[in-house]
Amino acid sequence: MSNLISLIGLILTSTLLYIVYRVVYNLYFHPLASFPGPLFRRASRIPWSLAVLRGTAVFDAANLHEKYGPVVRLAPNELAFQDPNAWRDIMGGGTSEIPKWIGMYGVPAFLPPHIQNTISKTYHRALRKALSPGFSDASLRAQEPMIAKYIDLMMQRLNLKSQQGPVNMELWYRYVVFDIICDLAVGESFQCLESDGLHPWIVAMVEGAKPMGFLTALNMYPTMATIINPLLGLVAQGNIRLHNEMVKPMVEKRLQVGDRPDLINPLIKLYRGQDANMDELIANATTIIGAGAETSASILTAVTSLLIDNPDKLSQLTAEVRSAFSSQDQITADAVSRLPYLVACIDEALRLFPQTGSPSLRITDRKTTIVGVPVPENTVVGIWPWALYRAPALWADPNEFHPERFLADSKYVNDAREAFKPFFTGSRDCIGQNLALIEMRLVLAHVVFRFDIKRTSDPNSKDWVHKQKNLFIVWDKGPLPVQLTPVV
Ligand code: HEM
Repeated sequence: MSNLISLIGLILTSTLLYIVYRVVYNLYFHPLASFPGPLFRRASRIPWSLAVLRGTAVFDAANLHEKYGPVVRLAPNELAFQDPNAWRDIMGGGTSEIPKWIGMYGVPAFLPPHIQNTISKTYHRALRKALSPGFSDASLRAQEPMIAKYIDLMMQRLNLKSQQGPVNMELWYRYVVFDIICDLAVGESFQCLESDGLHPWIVAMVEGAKPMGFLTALNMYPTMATIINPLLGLVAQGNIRLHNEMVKPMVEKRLQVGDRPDLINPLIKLYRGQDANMDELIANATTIIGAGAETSASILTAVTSLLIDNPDKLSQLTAEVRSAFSSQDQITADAVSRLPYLVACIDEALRLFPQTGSPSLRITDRKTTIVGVPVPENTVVGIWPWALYRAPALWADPNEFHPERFLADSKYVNDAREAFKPFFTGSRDCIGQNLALIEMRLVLAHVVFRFDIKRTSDPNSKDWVHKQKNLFIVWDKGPLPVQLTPVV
């Protein structure tokens, strides 16, 4: 018994000594010891993880930049940069790009890697090369009639729904973008607009993504990651099976069709003749649909919420759209991209609600220099878009909705517009950015062309923007009920 007590005592004392050693090392001897940041953040990664659990990591990073300046030590081995030039130095593109950090992108380790999370440059290059033609201007132009078909259906359904009372635009935006992206990706729609409901696969995907921030935070501790990742693999088997059972039939059905101009076609060609390709095909299809739909739908919800909070700006947008078009069929991708106020409204929503408010964390593989600051090897580095886009030193009235800042208005002439990279930059930037912009501009133009939009008396509609909680890689958002009145 006394031996057991001595052993436990020894283990506890060694653990305590190790913790003290790590804290002292991190504070005084670590290569990043001279960088500013709060004591607890410099001593341990735990406060970083707690911020993720509380859903405040993104906002905390902004507050810490405000207190400590444009370069902050957020965790013992991690620096955050709030400087427009950091995009170039961290994601610059080509060989100068700092690689993605497995601590962030290695989750979930039990699923095959996909275009967004792979840290292999070779695998990424092959996927990106195969997928790029599907996102080219010519390809998007060819898809425009299909996009228009879903937006028309949305307008018809909203026309009907608006006569029955308030409409939750947060849902309707998701319906339309999921229907479009699923059709683009695998050649069939989720039929959300028709059924006025989210396909169970979407619900499973969104719910499944929520714990990812938590898992990612755990994965950032190397010892924990080696134990936890295999365990998670076992625990998640059931969910993976469920997910695959839902997506597999769609992918299999698609495989029967053969050659057709959708986004998954190049992947089918890439994997043709390889055995273990179904899981990778599913992982990539899921990523394209997930990355493409939730992001665009959220920005549409954000811009609608911001516009009804700012009636003068909504009037200006409405006037621009209604004077540019006399019928719905004139609202084309080319035409909406020539409406400066519409384009600026969406840009301003992207600035205020960057869809990955969280950073793309990278890790230096050699000594380097970022915004003129020497950074040692093995340092995790990132730009926190929420913090960068709301920095008082870089933007006038940073927390307010002013599309005018993108229209050369003299009040905003000193804004750091070069800091604004809603789709990031370099070889890992958003492959779907042109599609996203076209789709969001078209949907918003149609909505303001066809309807007068007002707040409902529902208190939920008032503070959509404040209801958001960042779960590190996904946002948790509330509904946006509005009153729509058809005008044409
Ligand atoms: C408002 C809409 C959108 C926003 C704000 C957005 C933003 C982003 C950002 C910031 C990244 C980089 C993420 C990272 O480094 O981890 C990214 C990557 C990606 N996005 Fe988007 N995105 C949007 C729409 C779309 C659409 C419509 C699609 C496709 C249908 C798409 C597909 C992807 C893919 C596949 C990647 C990974 C690219 C790679 O690593 O090569 N996104 N997106």
